Amino acid sequence: MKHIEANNVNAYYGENHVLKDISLTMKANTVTAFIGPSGCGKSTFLRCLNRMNDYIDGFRKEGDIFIEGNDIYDKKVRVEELRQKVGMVFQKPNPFPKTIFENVAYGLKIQGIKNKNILEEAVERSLQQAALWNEVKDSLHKSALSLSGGQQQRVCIARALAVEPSTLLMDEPASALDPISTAKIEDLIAELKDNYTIVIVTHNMQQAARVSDKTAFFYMGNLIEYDKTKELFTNPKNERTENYITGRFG
Ligand SMILES: Nc1ncnc2c1ncn2[C@@H]1O[C@H](COP(=O)(O)OP(=O)(O)OP(=O)(O)O)[C@@H](O)[C@H]1O
Repeated sequence: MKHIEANNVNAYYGENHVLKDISLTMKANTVTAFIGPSGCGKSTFLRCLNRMNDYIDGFRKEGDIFIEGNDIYDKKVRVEELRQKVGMVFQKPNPFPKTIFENVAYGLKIQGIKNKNILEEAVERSLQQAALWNEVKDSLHKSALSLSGGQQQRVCIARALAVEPSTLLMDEPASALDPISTAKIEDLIAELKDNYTIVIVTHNMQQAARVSDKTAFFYMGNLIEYDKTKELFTNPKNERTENYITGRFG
């Protein structure tokens, strides 16, 4: 079943036409990687999937995007609710200057949940899912900013998971991390896929090959090739894909 469906998506920043007629579908419980050279539109497309571009001056989008069958740009959609369903993790870990507990409980408190037991259960579940619980269970009331970069990123993943999204968007989630933390995030992605549909932007082609089921190669706002990851990396159909994955440009 299609979890995400984009039909003829075009996007503009002012006069700059940065996404050109992008159509693709993603199945539930899969990991899709977006690759391509800097400025090709990967992040813009990712941000279209939870309407993060809505408030950028001069930004305009055409075409439709459906997630779980719902038109996410429909007038009736409440963007805050959409962003709970479609969580996002950014390149640089961005925990709030609050305790680990408060970071993870944040979205639930915004929803008005005050019950201590419910919050405690959700925080533990989310930290377990983010593979951080064992490291922080005795220091939940310490500042999240006292953690390492890799741990902070997993706090951010736990914060996104706490509100029970169906979809997780990750914009270069490991690019600011050391190799050990990167490996942890990659292992985590493989585990999370059982419960979530994941889209990841990465500059690291080995990472795309390791973590994703399907890969989309973008170039100058066009979706050049979209295929099973193994196929795209071993048998690219398009010459530009081949040139990019073999490092001839990028
Ligand atoms: N907030 C913005 N305002 C104006 N133009 C933008 C904005 N964000 C991105 N752009 C432009 O849109 C185009 C696509 O950028 P985007 O960030 O989506 O590419 P990308 O493939 O994710 O690049 P990178 O790998 O460097 O992050 C670029 O030409 C960029 O300059």
